[in-house]
Amino acid sequence: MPEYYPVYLNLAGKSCVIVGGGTVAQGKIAALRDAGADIKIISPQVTDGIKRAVQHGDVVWIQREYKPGDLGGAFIAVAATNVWHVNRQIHEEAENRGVLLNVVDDPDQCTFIAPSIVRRDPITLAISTGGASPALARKMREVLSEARILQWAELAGVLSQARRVIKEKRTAIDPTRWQCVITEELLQLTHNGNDDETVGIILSQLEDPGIPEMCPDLAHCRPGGCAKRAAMRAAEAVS
Ligand SMILES: C[C@@]1(CC(=O)O)C2=NC(=C\c3[nH]c(c(CCC(=O)O)c3CC(=O)O)Cc3[nH]c(c(CC(=O)O)c3CCC(=O)O)/C=C3\N/C(=C\2)[C@@H](CCC(=O)O)[C@]3(C)CC(=O)O)/[C@H]1CCC(=O)O
Ligand SMILES: NC(=O)c1ccc[n+]([C@@H]2O[C@H](COP(=O)([O-])OP(=O)(O)OC[C@H]3O[C@@H](n4cnc5c(N)ncnc54)[C@H](O)[C@@H]3O)[C@@H](O)[C@H]2O)c1
Repeated sequence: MPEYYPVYLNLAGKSCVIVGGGTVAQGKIAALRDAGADIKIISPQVTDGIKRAVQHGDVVWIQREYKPGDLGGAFIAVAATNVWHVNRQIHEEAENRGVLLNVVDDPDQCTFIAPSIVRRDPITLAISTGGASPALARKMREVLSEARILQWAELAGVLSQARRVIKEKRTAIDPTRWQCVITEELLQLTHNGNDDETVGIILSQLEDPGIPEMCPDLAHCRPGGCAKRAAMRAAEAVS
């Protein structure tokens, strides 16, 4: 099994060709559509779900069998027929054209595999078993979708705002300092306070060298060295 390199692709406006129109092809549509891909399905027959996606304007259906040349202009493609030698032909064309390819019945022929996805905007968790057990990837998605850890996503907005201010001011912040600030207390604050107030608190905690429980000054705020973080780790070890 290869060691895969996980990435998040920007597919907005990019051409995506799906060959085959069965239930597996249908299952691939939502994530590609949500990423803004321009999806074309080539298949003699398609499921009712794909027909609905065609009616909604999410995909274009070309009703015929695959022929070499169909990946012309594609950035990304999925071989989802149930015919091994057709998927193999698509793989060869993708290799020749340098098109990113997912072959649904043969991980060895894939340049990428699709993960199970948990979303809590703007956070996306992607789970892969490296092809060992897609059923396990689904199970973990279902468990993580209900998990408390997703609450941290609520902090993304205020942290992004604070980060923009820090970038504009060109202030140097030790990465560890961010970890000191991203706490359960801050999470509570996002529930109770307003965003501007919370951003203000984040900025003062990041920049104020006088906060006693934190490092005495930014020069002393070094990865793994923050007093507050060390105390948090100790508390976690006890609980
Ligand atoms: C995550 C997910 C995303 C998606 O499909 O977009 C996905 N498969 C999902 C479900 C699923 N697929 C299968 C089952 C039945 C139980 C089982 O086999 O475990 C279930 C479970 C179910 O449906 O409940 C059967 C299956 N899958 C592959 C083969 C071929 C082979 O292994 O040789 C066969 C045998 C076909 C046969 O025998 O006929 C291959 C792949 N499936 C992958 C992804 C890639 C590896 C992901 C990874 O593990 O890292 C990879 C390599 C290529 C790819 O498709 O990208 C999606 C979960 C969606 C969700 O979250 O609910
Ligand atoms: N990756 C996964 O998660 C996963 C899960 C289950 C099954 N699979 C595998 O995926 C494959 C597809 O499964 P399915 O359930 O969607 O099959 P399916 O039989 O429902 O659909 C196959 C589709 O391919 C089309 N097709 C056949 N020959 C074609 C050609 N020459 N050109 C274009 N289209 C053609 C058919 O018209 C049909 O729409 C199977 O090999 C299956 O073993 C993969």
